[in-house]
Amino acid sequence: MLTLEGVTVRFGRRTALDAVDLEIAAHEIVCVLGPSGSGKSTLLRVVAGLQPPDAGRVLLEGADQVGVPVHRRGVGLMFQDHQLFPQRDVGGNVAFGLRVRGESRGEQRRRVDELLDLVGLPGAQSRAVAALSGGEQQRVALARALAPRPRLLMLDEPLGQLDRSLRERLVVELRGVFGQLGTTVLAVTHDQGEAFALADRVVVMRDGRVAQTGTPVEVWQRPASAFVARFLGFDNVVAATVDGDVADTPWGKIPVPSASPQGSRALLVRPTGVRLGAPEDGLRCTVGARTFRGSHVAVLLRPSHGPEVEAECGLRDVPDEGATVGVSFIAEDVVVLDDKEPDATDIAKGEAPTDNNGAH
Ligand SMILES: Nc1ncnc2c1ncn2[C@@H]1O[C@H](COP(=O)(O)OP(=O)(O)OP(=O)(O)O)[C@@H](O)[C@H]1O
Repeated sequence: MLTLEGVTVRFGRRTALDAVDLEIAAHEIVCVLGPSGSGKSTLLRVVAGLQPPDAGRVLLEGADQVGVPVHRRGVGLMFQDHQLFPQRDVGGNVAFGLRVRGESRGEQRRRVDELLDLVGLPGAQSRAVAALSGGEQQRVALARALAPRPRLLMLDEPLGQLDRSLRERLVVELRGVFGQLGTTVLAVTHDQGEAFALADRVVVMRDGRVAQTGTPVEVWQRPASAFVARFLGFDNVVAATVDGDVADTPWGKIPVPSASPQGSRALLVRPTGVRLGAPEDGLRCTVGARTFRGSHVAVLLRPSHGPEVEAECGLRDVPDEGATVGVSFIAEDVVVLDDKEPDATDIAKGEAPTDNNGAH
């Protein structure tokens, strides 16, 4: 449905998109994730026609979009600050694209009713936009973007302004709405939780390139690189030497799944694979900070040698801060990454250097 072939965008010496190839099938929901400055918004702007590429092609249903202006691309846009028209009521906002297209008043009314039902705001036509909550405004913005039946809907941080619990609810609703309409969606978000909940497929960007693409489960279970692992919030990434089913790490020898890549590699241990036992069993660690995460507690462990280890503990199994424990590792939660090194860039947990051409 949408194809990007070698799309490159430069701003002076800075390369915002570097030969990006991407394919999106009809009805697919794709979320682009990545640290600040990795090129996510530029990618959307190129597809929308707001930013011409310096090289490469954008094709919609096989047709090259070079020279095709925004309003002729048949794409819907819903951007971060959803910019509803404050002087128009809800109905006027939703009908906007239909009016521009010259649809009859009857058709506009019918479509507005239908969309407000769909986004869970039936009967809100004459309400003032300023009197709506943030979540309601977001729904109106979505209804407005969907009204002209775009062949591709693009969302830039669609739920960025809202608080977490509302976002979590809306993301489920959005997926439902898109599924019902069969909309093809290309969304950009900082928030991995949002991307993983919304997407059929995620695309992780780094410095204007695609670092990994796959279903949320694929990317979560098997990050392609130390960068992706760290971006997903995994901190237990170390250098290792893998020989058969064992890896030599700064924490000592730990088991790895069979058929893992061999030799010098970066290695990820998911916090669920860190098991706590008696001090004499395994790597001796002192219990550091404990962070309550709802369904579990993240426990930071300081080993006698090697970097800190994060463990995930059940709510009833949390050791006291300052206690001494013995740590062992479960092979199924160890991922030997393709990288030779654990990647020493300062990109951790979504924070990136802003200058992607700078030394880092
Ligand atoms: N109009 C512009 N002029 C100059 N540089 C730009 C322009 N737009 C983007 N850039 C640069 O291009 C790179 C990619 O920017 P982009 O906005 O696409 O990143 P992003 O991943 O969407 O970031 P964020 O998550 O912070 O919105 C950045 O280094 C940015 O500074």
